[in-house]
Formats: sequence, structure tokens, C-alpha cells
Amino acid sequence: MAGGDTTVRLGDAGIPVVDFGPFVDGSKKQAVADAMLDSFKTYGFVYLKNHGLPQDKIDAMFTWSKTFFGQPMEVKQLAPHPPSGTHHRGYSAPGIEKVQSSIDPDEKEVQEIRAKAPDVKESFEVGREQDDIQPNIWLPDGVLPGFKEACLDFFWTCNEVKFVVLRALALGLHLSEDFFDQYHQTPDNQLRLLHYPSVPVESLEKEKVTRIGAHSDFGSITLLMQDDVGGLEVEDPNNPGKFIAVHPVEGAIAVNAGDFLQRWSNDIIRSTVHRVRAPPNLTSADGMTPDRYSIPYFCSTDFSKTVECLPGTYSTERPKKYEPISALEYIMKRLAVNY
Ligand SMILES: O=C(O)CCC(=O)C(=O)O
Ligand SMILES: [Fe+2]
Repeated sequence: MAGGDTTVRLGDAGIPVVDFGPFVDGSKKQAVADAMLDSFKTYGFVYLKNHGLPQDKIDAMFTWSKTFFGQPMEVKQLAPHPPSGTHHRGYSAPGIEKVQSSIDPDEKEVQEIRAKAPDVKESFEVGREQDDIQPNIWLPDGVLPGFKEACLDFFWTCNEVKFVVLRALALGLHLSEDFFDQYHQTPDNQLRLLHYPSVPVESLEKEKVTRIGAHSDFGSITLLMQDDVGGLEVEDPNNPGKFIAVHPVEGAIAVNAGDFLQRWSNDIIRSTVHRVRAPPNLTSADGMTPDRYSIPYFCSTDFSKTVECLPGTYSTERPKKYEPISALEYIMKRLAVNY
């Protein structure tokens, strides 16, 4: 199916936009939490305005991202992503990673998806320092001074916002506000800088190449910052297989639920399939799409934790669908198939 025909437009943003300010300042916590949860249940995605992540920090991270990806390939390759998907750190050149949409694809399926249309994006992945399972992979000292510090500073800033969003989620689910804190103590999160290089509009529309293929995220929640280029689409909950264009909203961050949270919530919350296509309504004199930059921050439940369906998400009429699972076991299984 070619580009635009599977995409519907819904309102200006495509997904609900919630003013998060009254949660942050405490003036209307429950109302904001309810609105956020409603959107998570229906779309799996929400835009939050007044989210508390300082705009100057976001801008600075985008500037660093452009500087990093603007380096010659041989410089970026000084911090190479290891061949294994389970050590998800460092730089991946365009076409290396291909996200899988199914949880347990067989090897043949993985090869077929890879052969079909490469994801034309490059990425740089960062976790916390002192992580024995997935140590960070940095450029050598002296190359791009300040980059490592900027990434780590942003990593920890996003981690603070993560706690606030999780508190809203807990209230929305009528759990105690700090319910999720105990499961997110060790920030096994991942900051990802993404660059989608300029490619011919036609190759994107005819699906000769993809920016990021349809997939869902693995973890609990993702905070997603994007530039103003557009192209993000989420699957329409009322029309499976069709996609809603999610237009960038100035000053807002998108937040989406991941598969782990969907499972944890006994499928009350949706982890929605999404993808990045050609920006909508693009007029391009030279037939090329603009470059696009985005910065997702994937939040994971502590790898040391095992979870069972959240209180309030099951009953005799709606029994638990899932067995308890360890966060580590779950995430490693998902990462392993992406490289
Ligand atoms: O670039 C985007 O807007 C989305 C990226 C994304 O979905 C991902 O990295 O999982
Ligand atoms: Fe994603």
C-alpha cells in the first residue's frame, strides 16, 4: 500500500493533547490523570503540554544530535553499536536496525522483513552509566567534547519527568500515586537520538525504503520528542491496519505506552503500533524529504522486578490474561530480534 492512502487525519494533532501543567502544580491532579489514562486506553498515545521537561534542554539535545549525526561516518563509527541486539548502545548506521513488529518472529520472518525495505535512519543509544549488562559506548575522549555529558544530563532530566508521568498513570488507574516508583528505581531506560536522512519522497511513498517500520515499543512508557517535520503515524484503534497521522505539537511531548505496560495492565492500556512515513502534505522542489530528528526516551521497569497484572485490572469477569514475568527476561527477548 502506498503512503497516504492508509492514513486518516483526526483533529490537529491526531491524538488527544492534554495540559499536564495542572498535574505538575497539583491543582487538578485527578482530572489530568484521568484524561491521560483515557488516551492511553483508546490510543496508547497522548500529547502532554507543560510536561515539565525544560524546553532549553530539549533544544540543546536536538542541537547535539544534529552535531553528532553531522560528523563523518568514520567518526560516528568510533562508537559502534555491537553486533548483538541485546547490547543496545552506541551508533547504528542507516539500514542496520530493523524493528520487528511481532514479539516472537521466527528467523525466516526476520530475514524477510529485513530484505523488504530497510529502515533509513541512524541512531545513537545511551543508557545509564554503571550498567554492567549494557555499558554505554561513547566516542573516544577528545572527540566531540561535551556530547557525553549532554546526553547523560538529558538522560537524568527525562528520568525525573518519567516519575511524574508514572504518578499520573498510577492515579489514573486508582492506585496509590507512588505505585510505579518502586518498579522504576534503577533507571534501566534508554535515550535514543534518531536521524532520518533526507531521501526521495517517491521511495518513501512507494515503500522502497521506510523511515521506521510499523512497530510497538517494548517498555513501560516512552517520552517522544520530535522536530516539526512530521511523519509519525499511529494505528487507528477503530480501523486496524489504518494509520492516523500524528502532527507535531509545538511545546508538547508525545507519551506512549509500551508492550510491557500493556501486558502489566492486563491489556487495559494499549501499546499501539506506530511508524514514521513521509511527512504529510509535503511539497518539495527537489523531490526530497527534509531530514527528520526525533528523541525517544524509553522507560523500562527495573530489570530486577517481576510483575503481575496491576491491581484493579482484573476481576472474575475479566481474569488475568498473563503469568508474572521478569522485566529483564521480557526486554532481552524483544531486543534480541532487532539486529
Ligand atoms: O521518530 C519517531 O517519531 C518515532 C521513533 C520510534 O517510534 C522509536 O524509535 O521507537
Ligand atoms: Fe517507537
